[in-house]
Amino acid sequence: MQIYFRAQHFAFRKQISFAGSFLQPLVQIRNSSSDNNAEEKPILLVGQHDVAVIQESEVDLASKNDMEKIRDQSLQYKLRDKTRQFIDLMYVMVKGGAGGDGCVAFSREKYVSKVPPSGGNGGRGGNVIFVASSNHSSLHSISKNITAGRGHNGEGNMKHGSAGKDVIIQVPLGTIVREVDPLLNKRQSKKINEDQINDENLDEETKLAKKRVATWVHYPRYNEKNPLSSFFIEAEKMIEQDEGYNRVLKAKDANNNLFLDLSVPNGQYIVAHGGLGGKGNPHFLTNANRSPKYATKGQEGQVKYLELELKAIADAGLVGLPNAGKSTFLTAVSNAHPKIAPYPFTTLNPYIGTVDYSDRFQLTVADIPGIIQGAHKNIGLGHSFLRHIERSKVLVYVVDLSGNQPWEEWYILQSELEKYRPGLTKRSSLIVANKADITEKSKENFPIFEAKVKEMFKEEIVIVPVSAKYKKNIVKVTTLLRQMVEKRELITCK
Ligand SMILES: Nc1nc2c(ncn2[C@@H]2O[C@H](COP(=O)(O)OP(=O)(O)OP(=O)(O)O)[C@@H](O)[C@H]2O)c(=O)[nH]1
Ligand SMILES: [Mg+2]
Repeated sequence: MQIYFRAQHFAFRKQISFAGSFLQPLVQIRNSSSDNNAEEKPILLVGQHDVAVIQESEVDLASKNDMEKIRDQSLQYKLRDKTRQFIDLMYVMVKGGAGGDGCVAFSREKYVSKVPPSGGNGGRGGNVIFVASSNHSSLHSISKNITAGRGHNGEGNMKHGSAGKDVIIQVPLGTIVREVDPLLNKRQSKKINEDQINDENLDEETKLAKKRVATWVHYPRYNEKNPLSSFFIEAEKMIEQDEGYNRVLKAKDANNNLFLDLSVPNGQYIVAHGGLGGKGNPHFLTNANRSPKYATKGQEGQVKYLELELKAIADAGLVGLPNAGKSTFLTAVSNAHPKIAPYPFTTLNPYIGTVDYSDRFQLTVADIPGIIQGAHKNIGLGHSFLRHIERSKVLVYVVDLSGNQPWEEWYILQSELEKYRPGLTKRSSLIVANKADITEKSKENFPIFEAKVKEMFKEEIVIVPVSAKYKKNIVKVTTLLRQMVEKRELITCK
């Protein structure tokens, strides 16, 4: 079947013939079309779902260039780095759901003049819960404003409102959550909040009026009557006592800023509690007052401003200058496939690979973008991604042995690490002298480098010549890594 149509979306507007079904294998198309007519070499455009074959004989030179461009763009789109949305630091506002309001109602019965109050309580607001997830490696999917569901209002016939929906957010394992001060330009809630009530410029009467509006639900047409009754004043005192207890809890909460380290897989933490539901009018039933015509509103949920900082948890972290071969090394030792290319700053986001041993032991290795001299002054890509190796038990310096003075590279790395976090270089370390297959320079450099390392650190730091590209001497490094990680585990267990 051949369908002809004018391709409106191509700049060069050509007639395109679709060969057979949309999902016909490429090879088949190539073979059949080249068999039929040797001069008509098909050009393949690989889109999202379809394969279009354009007869080359119809294409002039100018449009050929256009087509090349489009094909490039199409492939670029497909091959675009999926991890481009990587985010490791962000600020979010989390808000627990407000509680539902209590209800003022009376159960009606035929021939009964005095009916009991039957308003249900409001449901509590939902909580915002963070779950540490090992399936997520970036914060980009987390929204900036997270609000849990509101509790439902109580209803007549003693129907209590249901609780608001909890919002469960999957946060990457290794994220540190810190409570921060609210942003200055935050939008004010339309509801009357405590600050507005306790405003010093207001006189006592206005404060009281505002507070009443924020707290009470009245029976229809009783808004003005209720505050005049002595029963209402008593009910107000009752609520005041309850609030006193809440206030102590709130003050305690305000002094203890939230700090969480989500380092346990599937660990769950409530970061913002929902507000309590309001009380229905049966709550205010007393011996003297048999028909209270008021109930309370639900409380607002907690509002917190949080900083989320993702610090990847890996057993070993690779540090090196751009182009030293960190990604190649990670590919050689683990199951990861980071991008490798002969230009600096190929790696833009951290990658974590898992090294598998024959006895099923596993350890994780983190590859981060290259750092250069002055990274602490934000030169190059800066040094903020050092946060991803900050938690590693072992530091692996990857140095290009075929360079002019590889030890200089190592000095730079050490000084940048120290500037990022003093004492970081004291961590157990290993030097991978990479590109040892480029023999002329490497043979010359290695003994000098080794001597310099020994001079500075005696036996503490081992230097291993390696060719990551040709996978030479890799087993020695992985064995050493395992020993160091296991030893380190013992130290931390004490
Ligand atoms: N000859 C040789 N070339 C290597 C070796 N290891 C890496 N290379 C080459 O060095 C270049 C850079 O390698 P990458 O692994 O991308 O380097 P990187 O340190 O990850 O670089 P950035 O991500 O930019 O920081 C690539 O062209 C690799 O093929 C090696 O052992 N021998
Ligand atoms: Mg890289």
